[in-house]
Amino acid sequence: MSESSGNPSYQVTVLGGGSFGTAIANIAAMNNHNVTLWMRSEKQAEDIRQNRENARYLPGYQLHKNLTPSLDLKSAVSGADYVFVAVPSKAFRAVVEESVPYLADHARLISLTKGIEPHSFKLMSQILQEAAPTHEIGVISGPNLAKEIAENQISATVVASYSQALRQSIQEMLSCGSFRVYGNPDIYGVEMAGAIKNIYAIVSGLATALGMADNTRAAIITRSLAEMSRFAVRLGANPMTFLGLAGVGDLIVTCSSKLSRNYRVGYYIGEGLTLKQAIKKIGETAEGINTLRMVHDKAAELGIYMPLVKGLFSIIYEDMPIEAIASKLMSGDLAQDVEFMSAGI
Ligand SMILES: NC(=O)C1=CN([C@@H]2O[C@H](COP(=O)(O)OP(=O)(O)OC[C@H]3O[C@@H](n4cnc5c(N)ncnc54)[C@H](O)[C@@H]3O)[C@@H](O)[C@H]2O)C=CC1
Ligand SMILES: O=C(CO)COP(=O)(O)O
Repeated sequence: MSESSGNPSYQVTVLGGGSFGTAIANIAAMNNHNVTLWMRSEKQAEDIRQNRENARYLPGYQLHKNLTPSLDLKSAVSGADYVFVAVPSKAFRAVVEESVPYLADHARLISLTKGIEPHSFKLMSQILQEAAPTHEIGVISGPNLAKEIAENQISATVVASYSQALRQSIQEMLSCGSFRVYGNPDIYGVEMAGAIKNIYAIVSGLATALGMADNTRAAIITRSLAEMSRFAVRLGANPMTFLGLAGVGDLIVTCSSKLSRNYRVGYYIGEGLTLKQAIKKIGETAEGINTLRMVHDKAAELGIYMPLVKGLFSIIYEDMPIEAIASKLMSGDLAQDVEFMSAGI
């Protein structure tokens, strides 16, 4: 860490040169931190060096001069004060485990990834905890479409950690005129919200392609919130977290925006593409596809009522006709609006 004009300037490393990793790296760089963006693609790294642009994932956005691309994991991680991890969940553990031997003792680790590890059902912070138990860890999650952040559109996010010091330093490190960071100690709730909302973005995209009305959209988003909080609270999250940016905030943006890859997967399926065709057409990470399978199985195991998850699973993985699922959803048992009220929470 060095000090210039009163504000600390940190050595920041971001692992993963996709759209979100690049967008967050650029925010840190604009805020006067010394940022290394580790990526696998030599072509992309050269592109950033020569043209200050990540043409594969964020075409058309100028990257700050404080951001340096790197292909060498060891040199990227050694000496970093903060390491942000922004690779898809399926690669998360491997990348973290490869990095840990090079970490400085004081380095803090922050996940930017919104997914769940297959088979173990672990969240990314739990993987960080296992792989680097002596380091402070945190997660960032919220309504944060990468392209809008790169455009410097006003956005807000949440940093969650048990460590108040970590929360505060990330708030100070990343906040600027276009980006505002809020804190939350409920790391499990924040992270679970970010992972599960991707499922409902697929539902919403699908319904939009089928001509959903505005009333329908409001009903889907609100019932999605009820369903995802029911699930996460049962697994240990604080229900209040779902009222914040990482809960309802992220749900609104991903259920409404064509910039969301998960929403687009649903939209293309609604237009008649197969899942495989939809994924190919997007060509980027859409975590909700795997999360759907995992949450569906976990809900079945624990007996948690999740009609939207069950319906989407039947459409995508069991070839059930969409009309049959919609009619089933409309004829289920009549229920309470806000069930936490009757549960006394
Ligand atoms: N794009 C967005 O708007 C947001 C994305 N996120 C989350 O960030 C995470 C990363 O997503 P994006 O950056 O959007 O994905 P992306 O699809 O744009 O890029 C993924 C990046 O990870 C790299 N990668 C994949 N496997 C790797 C491996 N084994 N080793 C090293 N690098 C590997 C790819 O080369 C690529 O650079 C996801 O969990 C996503 O949900 C979170 C908030 C916003
Ligand atoms: O999480 C996101 C916005 O907050 C990005 O969503 P997608 O991964 O669906 O693009």
